[in-house]
Amino acid sequence: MKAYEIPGHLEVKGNHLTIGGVDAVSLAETYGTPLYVTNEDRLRDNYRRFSAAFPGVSIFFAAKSNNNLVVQRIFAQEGAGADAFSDGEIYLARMAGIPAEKILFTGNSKTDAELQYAIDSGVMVSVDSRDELLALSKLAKKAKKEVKIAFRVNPDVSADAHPKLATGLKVSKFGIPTKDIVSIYKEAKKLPGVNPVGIHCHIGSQILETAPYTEATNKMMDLVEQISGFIDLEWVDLGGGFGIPYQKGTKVPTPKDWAKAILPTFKARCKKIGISPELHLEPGRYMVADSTVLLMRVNTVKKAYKNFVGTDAGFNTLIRPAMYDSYHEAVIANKAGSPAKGEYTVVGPICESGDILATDRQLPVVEKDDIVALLDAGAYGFCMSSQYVGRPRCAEVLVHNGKADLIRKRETFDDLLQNQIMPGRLL
Ligand SMILES: Cc1ncc(COP(=O)(O)O)c(C=O)c1O
Ligand SMILES: N[C@@H](CCCC[NH3+])C(=O)O
Repeated sequence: MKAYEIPGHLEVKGNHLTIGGVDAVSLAETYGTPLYVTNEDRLRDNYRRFSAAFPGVSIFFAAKSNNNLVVQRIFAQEGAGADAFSDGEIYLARMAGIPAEKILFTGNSKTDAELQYAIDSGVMVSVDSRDELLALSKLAKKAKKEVKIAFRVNPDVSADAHPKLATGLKVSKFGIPTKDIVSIYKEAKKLPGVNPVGIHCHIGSQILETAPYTEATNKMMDLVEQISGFIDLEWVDLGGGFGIPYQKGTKVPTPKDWAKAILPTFKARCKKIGISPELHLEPGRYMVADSTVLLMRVNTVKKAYKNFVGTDAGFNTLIRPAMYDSYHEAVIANKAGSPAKGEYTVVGPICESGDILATDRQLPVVEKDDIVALLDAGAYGFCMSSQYVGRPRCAEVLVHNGKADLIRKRETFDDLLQNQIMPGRLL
């Protein structure tokens, strides 16, 4: 068995990679490439495994990690709420069937129009600054509504994440410093239109150790202790960030490990204070990353100073390697069981040297028209893709019970033109 195989999900059968029992090579032939393929059962398994480790905890799926309506629909069916970072994400989550009262709007630089949209939609808001608090209060008062709010705390916890993925450090743009928290809750308590019922933090993404969560829990509970005398706290939200093993063999905490790092501390501190707020968590990556492979076709194999495999997907389709030096396992889907025969660097069709998807990988002999699968592409994959270099965005497929459904159409040249306007004088 290959290190990346997950029984029932990703398997090698007859030298081909299969996902959810469906042959990846035949999917590439039927739907074309590049193609994101997601296994519904894996989404549900991930959700159930995570929530089983956190009994009684409310899961707010971080919608930014995968904006596909079908994916969010599946989580809605599993009982998830959503962490939405924009009005557009609130809209999508509502369209996927997630009830407004289970959506937390968490942006850090919200427009008044977005705040109005949140008020009209009836969602909760995680407030990131005093300016935002005042704007929200004014708008809610005018609309004769009361919005349930939390404040996003910057707990100053170092989470050993990639510098671009750490969000809870002093230098991070997110959240309110701990020293200002008590006074802002006091101020909010007096303002019309807002009802402070929660407290929120999120310390970073792709975190691979449990200790930062215990530290964040303690720091948040220190604040809870200080505000619980005058705030009727309904919930504490510790955010997401739970990492996954992109590099096979990397030791990664399990949901039970994460739970052990958070729950006993949370419960003990609540008991000591004499309160029983709910705990909320906002996993994104953990729920979706390993449910999805990105399939792409080899256009060229070039022996230069290195062996370059040129595919039809680049950082326009999956930006993570270019943006964060992220590792995604590369598998030749039509030779998945064959032994490695050489070292290859997989690159895309974009006019930039940074357009590299996988560097110096041991792979079977790679040839034109082979299908490369990049694994763990379900988080921050399609949703961060673009039309750079005049390439329409690709399609997405969902597999379930051995069958595939197209869940997002491949864009066409018309989509490149959509919304562009030629002034009459230039016609
Ligand atoms: C507020 C908030 N919550 C949750 C998440 C989800 O993070 P992850 O996908 O690492 O679980 C993010 C993204 O980092 C976020 O900004
Ligand atoms: N986009 C990042 C994660 C950012 C999380 C959002 N705060 C990634 O691909 O890993």
